[in-house]
This record gives sequence, structure tokens and C-alpha cells, in this order.
Amino acid sequence: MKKVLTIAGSDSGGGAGIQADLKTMTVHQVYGASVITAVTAQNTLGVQGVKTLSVQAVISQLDSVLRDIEFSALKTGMLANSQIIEQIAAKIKEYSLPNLVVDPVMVATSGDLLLKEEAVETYKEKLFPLAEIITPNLYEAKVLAGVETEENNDPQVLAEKLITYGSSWVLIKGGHTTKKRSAKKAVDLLYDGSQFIEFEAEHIPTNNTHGTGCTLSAAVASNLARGMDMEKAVGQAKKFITGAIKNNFPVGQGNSPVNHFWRLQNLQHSSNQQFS
Ligand SMILES: Nc1ncnc2c1ncn2[C@@H]1O[C@H](COP(=O)(O)OP(=O)(O)O)[C@@H](O)[C@H]1O
Ligand SMILES: Cc1ncc(COP(=O)(O)OP(=O)(O)O)c(N)n1
Repeated sequence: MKKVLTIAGSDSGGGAGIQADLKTMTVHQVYGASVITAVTAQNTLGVQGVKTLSVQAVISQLDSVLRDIEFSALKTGMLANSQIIEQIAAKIKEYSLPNLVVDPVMVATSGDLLLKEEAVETYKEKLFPLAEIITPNLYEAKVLAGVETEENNDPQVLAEKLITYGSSWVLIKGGHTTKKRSAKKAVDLLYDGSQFIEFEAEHIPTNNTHGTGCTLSAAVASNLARGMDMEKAVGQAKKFITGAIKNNFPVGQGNSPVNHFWRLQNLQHSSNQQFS
């Protein structure tokens, strides 16, 4: 079984962060290990507190797993600050880790900050050049490209800018535009510096999308670990996230998380059909 590592923050509510990543990896039939960067007190209503771990605590977890386990892919989520990003980048280089998926988490949908502002440059300089793919939402893409939030909504222009930071691929998620209830389609744009590929799915009119970004990037990492090429890895991950939003069930009093388990029901269904 392939092994995949997530380096991210913990969401006590279980909908995003490390918890979403491990569930996603499990239903993709890969073995998930985790390095925690921060502990958030979080639920479906928002983030009530954040405790970022020391750089030493993060690196010690990383050394433990990297000395022992061979990973076929890894993803990063909430990295909190520039010191953590810098040290993680150094370890990824030291161990020559393959298939790095960087989800440059900045702000939770609830509006709570999950990254220090000073860390944006460190992402670009240290981590993106090591990444197979970066997966910003539209807001994150604009911050990274250094454009005003009101101007330049064109994902192609943003992707052309972001690819210059050194990742092999950029995936700009439909993000905040798809979150508008009036939207008809949820479109993500993949770019490798020469070709634009659009992934289009139905837009589901719901606020129950907690953990969508984390889940999508963990699915891409799992698919890469299983040997898919990038176009297929993203295409399959997009189908997975669409089903996970659509098959959502109520959790808590706020915005419910996506339903990772629907993939199991789906797998069960197709294997029953195969063997019946
Ligand atoms: N309401 C929705 N209906 C269908 N797909 C959605 C919806 N909201 C988000 N998505 C999809 O979920 C994935 C994660 O995107 P997004 O929610 O923008 O990430 P983030 O959580 O980082 O902001 C993308 O593939 C996006 O198109
Ligand atoms: C600990 C932690 N990490 C990341 C996020 C952001 O999750 P994401 O899937 O990008 O989107 P929302 O859940 O905020 O809609 C988080 N909330 N917590």
C-alpha cells in the first residue's frame, strides 16, 4: 500500500485540516501519516483559537516519520508561519520527497486567519519550487500573484504568474466564485506553463463545504501516490470532491463538512456490480 504524508493543522471539529486529509487518504486506499503544525479549536461555526507548534516540534515529528517510512506523495495545508515553511522545505529537499502538493492555506472560509502575512514570500521562495503542484483558491492566487483583490479575476492570468514561482503545475480552484449560490458551474483551472486544462463540475448550492480545499489537495496527493498522471489525479479528485459536497450530511450547527465516506459507498456499489 502506498504511503502519503500530510503536514497541516488540526481541526478539532474533524472537517478540515489533518482530519480531512487522513479521511481522504483512507477512502483512497492509501496509508496516511501526519505531521501537525498547529492545533485549532474549531467547529462548524468557525475557529475559536489557534496554537501554533514550535518549529522544533514540527521538525521532530517530520524526522520521526521520514526516517522510518517511505512516502510516495505528500501534501501541505496550514503551515502557519515562515519559519515552519522554511524548515519543512529544507527537510523535503534533504529527503528528496516526491509528489509534493502544496495547498497554500491562508484563511478559513469562516474568515479566520491561518497564515501569518509575512509567510507569503517564504511560500514562493522556498516551497513552491519544490512542488509538483500548488492548489490555491482564487483569493490565495491573487495574494500570491500580488494583485489587488478587486482586480484581475482571470484565472489564466493568475496561473501564468504563479507558474513562474517554480512549481510544475498550478491548479486554481473556482474558489470564491463557485461559492456564490448563483453560480452554475464549479470550474478549476490546471496549468503547466504551456497548456490550460479546465475541470468543470456542477455547482452545488450549499454552504456545507467545510474542508473542500483540504480534501481536494489530499485526494490529488493520494492519486499521484497511486501512480496517476497529473491530469488524471486532478480529474478524479474533482469528481471525488463534487460527490463529497453533494452527499453531505449534517454535522453541528454551522457549515457541515463534506462527506468523505461517499466514495466507500461508491466503491462498494461498483464492486457489488462487478461480482454480481
Ligand atoms: N458549492 C460548490 N459546488 C461544487 N463544487 C465546489 C463548491 N464549492 C467548492 N467547490 C469545489 O471544491 C474544490 C475546493 O475549492 P474551494 O472550496 O474553493 O477551496 P478552498 O476550501 O481552499 O477555498 C474545488 O474543486 C471547487 O471547485
Ligand atoms: C486546520 C485547518 N486547516 C485548513 C483549513 C481550511 O480548510 P479549507 O478546506 O481550505 O476550507 P474551509 O474548511 O475553511 O472552507 C481549516 N479551516 N482548518
